[in-house]
Amino acid sequence: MTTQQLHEQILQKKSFLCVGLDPDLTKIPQHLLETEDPIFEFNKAIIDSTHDLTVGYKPNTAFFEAYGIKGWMSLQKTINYINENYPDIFTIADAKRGDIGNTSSMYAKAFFEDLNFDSVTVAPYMGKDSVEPFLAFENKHTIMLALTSNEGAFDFQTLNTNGKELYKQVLETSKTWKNSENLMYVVGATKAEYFTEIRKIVPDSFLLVPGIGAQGGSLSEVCKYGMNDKVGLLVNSARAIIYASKGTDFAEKAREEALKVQKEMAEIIGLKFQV
Ligand SMILES: O=C(O)c1cc(=O)[nH]c(=O)n1[C@@H]1O[C@H](COP(=O)(O)O)[C@@H](O)[C@H]1O
Repeated sequence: MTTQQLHEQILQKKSFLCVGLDPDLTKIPQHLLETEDPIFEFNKAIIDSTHDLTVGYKPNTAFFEAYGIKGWMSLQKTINYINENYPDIFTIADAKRGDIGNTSSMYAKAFFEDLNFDSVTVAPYMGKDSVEPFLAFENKHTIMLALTSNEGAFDFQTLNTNGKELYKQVLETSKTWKNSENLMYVVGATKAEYFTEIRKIVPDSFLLVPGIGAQGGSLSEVCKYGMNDKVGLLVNSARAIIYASKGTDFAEKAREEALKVQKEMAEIIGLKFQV
């Protein structure tokens, strides 16, 4: 999927919501635990009830890998289900990979070829040769961590190195890499006050923004400082949507929560783009 197609979908759905699929067997409804693949059944129900309100799904691989081979199979079934039933939706493998070049190539193959995700999250710490194997896939997108939503972001990312904060260095350097038009960046919703500076460096890039909902980030603040003239944001929420209820009505309640976010987004898009 191209960023232009993603932009068109955002305007059509009046949404730049990305639902995080972070299934946890201790949190999903009891009745699903009796099925053969509770994680997949959970995801499938959430997907079916929210697909018209969201432009992206982001399974975090940790929540699948934790269950070994069965979890990995649930991930495969989940991505196949989205690709077969809702092919217009942008998919993100939240795996935060990155290694020496030949190893990164294998990670890229795993997520782009085998699983057929549109994008994967990547850590920048190992530098250019660890990221370029992902960028080599021209019809795919690499989403690099820039300024994360957690408290630990202040341990390294905001440190001053040669007069510049590290996350700014990451943005400035990476945008010169080969095929960097396929680069997006993660910026936490809890760091809304940083978006103005970030937009000065990467005005056109899509930003994946986790941290509204359970982590308390503000959607309106993110939009105020982070939106560009093509929207340019994918705002992720997982727990606040997928765990809205622990009962048999979980998918319905997830839809209600997703709808609240989508309505706020529709209002913002309407005001800014007159659609
Ligand atoms: O890369 C991510 O998606 C990510 C980066 C970041 O800075 N903060 C962050 O919360 N995330 C992920 O986004 C999701 C947030 O989930 P909720 O806090 O439940 O909405 C989790 O899967 C996190 O691992």
